[in-house]
Amino acid sequence: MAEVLTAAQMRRIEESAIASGAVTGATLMERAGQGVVDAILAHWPELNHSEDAGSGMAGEGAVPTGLPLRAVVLCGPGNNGGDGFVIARLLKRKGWAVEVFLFGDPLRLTGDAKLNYTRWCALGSVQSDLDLIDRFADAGLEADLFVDAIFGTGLTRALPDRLADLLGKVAGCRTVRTVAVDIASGICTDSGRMLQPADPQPAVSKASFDLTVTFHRAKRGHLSQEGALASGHLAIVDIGLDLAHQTLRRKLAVPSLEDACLGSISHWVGQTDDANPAFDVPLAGVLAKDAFGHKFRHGHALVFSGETCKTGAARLAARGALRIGAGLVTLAVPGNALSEVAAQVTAIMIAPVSGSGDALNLLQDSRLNALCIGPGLGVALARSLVPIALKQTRAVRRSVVLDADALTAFAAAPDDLFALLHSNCVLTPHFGEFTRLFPDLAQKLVARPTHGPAYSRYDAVCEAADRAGCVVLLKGPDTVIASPEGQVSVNAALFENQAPWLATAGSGDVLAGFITGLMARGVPAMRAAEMGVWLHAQCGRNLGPGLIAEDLPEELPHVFRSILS
Ligand SMILES: NC(=O)C1=CN([C@@H]2O[C@H](COP(=O)(O)OP(=O)(O)OC[C@H]3O[C@@H](n4cnc5c(N)ncnc54)[C@H](O)[C@@H]3O)[C@@H](O)[C@H]2O)[C@@H](O)CC1
Ligand SMILES: Nc1ncnc2c1ncn2[C@@H]1O[C@H](COP(=O)(O)OP(=O)(O)O)[C@@H](O)[C@H]1O
Ligand SMILES: [K+]
Repeated sequence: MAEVLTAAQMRRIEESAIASGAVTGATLMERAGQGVVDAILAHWPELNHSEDAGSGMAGEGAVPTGLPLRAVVLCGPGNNGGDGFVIARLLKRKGWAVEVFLFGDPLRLTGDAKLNYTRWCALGSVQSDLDLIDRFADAGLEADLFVDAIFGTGLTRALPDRLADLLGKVAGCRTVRTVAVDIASGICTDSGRMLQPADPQPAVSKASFDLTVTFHRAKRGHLSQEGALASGHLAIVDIGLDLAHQTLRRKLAVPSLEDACLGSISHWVGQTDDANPAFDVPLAGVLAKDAFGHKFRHGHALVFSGETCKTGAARLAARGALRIGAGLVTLAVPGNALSEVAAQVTAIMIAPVSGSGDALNLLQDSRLNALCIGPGLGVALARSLVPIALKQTRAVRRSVVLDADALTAFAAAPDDLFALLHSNCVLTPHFGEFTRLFPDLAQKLVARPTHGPAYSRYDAVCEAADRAGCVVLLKGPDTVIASPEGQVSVNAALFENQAPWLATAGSGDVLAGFITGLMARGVPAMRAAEMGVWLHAQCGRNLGPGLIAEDLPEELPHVFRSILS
């Protein structure tokens, strides 16, 4: 899975590359600017022509020839602004008409940003951001391209109101192509949260760019919260930091050097990069069944059903576990729901369970190697069943997925639940359930983010996993998964990967079943959670509008076929 960095990790890699003597900051800035220009031209091929290029409207795609293409570049006071000056120079060299604006005092620019400001000044003028704001008020923004190079990884506090307003207006101006350099200005690189003024007034505008071009690796903020929405299409360009990164990664293997190096690196589920395959337990290997295998070789999942009229969620989970490849799936069904469930299932088996004695007897069967507890179970039943199941399975560390009512049942005493958990358990809360188990962490997540790095979903889920002593998966368009060992990954179902059709009743139950089925197949908890989420989103994308939860398991064969072919 592709690595996802924090601002500090990115800075450390850059500093290490410069300190090694392999590259200078100025060269990195030049490569960054060139990378942005290349990515712009790759994203909008209609801009990819030279001096005789003409002006046109973004919405229409084609660019009439005759007039030069027009770019507006808004630079900030640091190195993100420095990248902006490089971009302005490179576009100008291609024959574009480029206007450059600066937020900040040119006399206070330093280092590579100052160098590139000076180089630009030999080619054109630099106006104040206030000039741009005035022009916007008078005539809107007539340009082919707007480049946001105000703030990048150095953002520590909210944008001044005038810039926030301006970016909101630019983003709303659908005739201009918009590109953010490194990350949309105003977004905290580590959390993806839009930093906000301490004073609640006025409201901060949310700018959404067409394209964000970042360097070396995606950052956490590109894949979570407002940052994921603001980024648009994310392009990652190579600026030659791989050697420095590899050297630091090697040092990461030495625990005593960990703090001095990169610390724990998060991952982007299902994405590859040079160093990492899509999944480190190969998905194709998990899905394949060997020619001589029999059903008991592929695990036996047990899903606990709720009482009559509440059995649908467990049936969805069971179907998900079966479709994802568990050899057998059994539903443990209360007596009053037996006929209801029996009328609905075929390949899934049924075990009558009326009371804790039955549950305990059933759990003696050591072939049942993965349990799913919670979907549609009812809080009262969950409160009695979860301790029985967890106490009985703790010694053997049997895999357990706890979802929905199995989480809500412990709202009054989360520590009672945490005391029963072990590293083969996975909790799959949505934000409401997360709030019930981890109210203090949820509170930090909803607090107004005024300073960077702001408290992030990554931080919250890592703390939760540490506290619970098991894998925690916080659901949402940006699903974050963390293990108690400190691994953290994100599945961003946003922009070209969006799957909003998953926001439908029962889709979370299917996800719990997917993860249970993968664990029955022997996939370790963290990997099962990552794969399950990714496959769930793939099914959602394939199905698109009209999706209902019942469709998700049935889509798996198509997703698998495309992976295995
Ligand atoms: N780290 C790297 O490897 C590279 C970084 N580059 C560029 O450098 C950028 C980072 O540069 P900097 O560290 O100079 O940071 P920025 O350019 O993002 O921010 C500049 C400075 O503005 C101040 N500031 C922060 N928030 C503010 C606010 N709301 N209002 C007013 N001032 C504020 C801070 O003191 C900050 O250091 C990256 O985003 C990227 O664009 C590239 O040139 C190439 C390589
Ligand atoms: N807008 C969205 N984009 C992508 N995935 C989403 C979106 N909204 C919800 N989901 C996913 O759909 C599932 C919903 O689960 P949950 O909230 O538990 O619903 P239910 O209890 O009805 O099953 C989760 O996996 C969540 O990540
Ligand atoms: K920016």
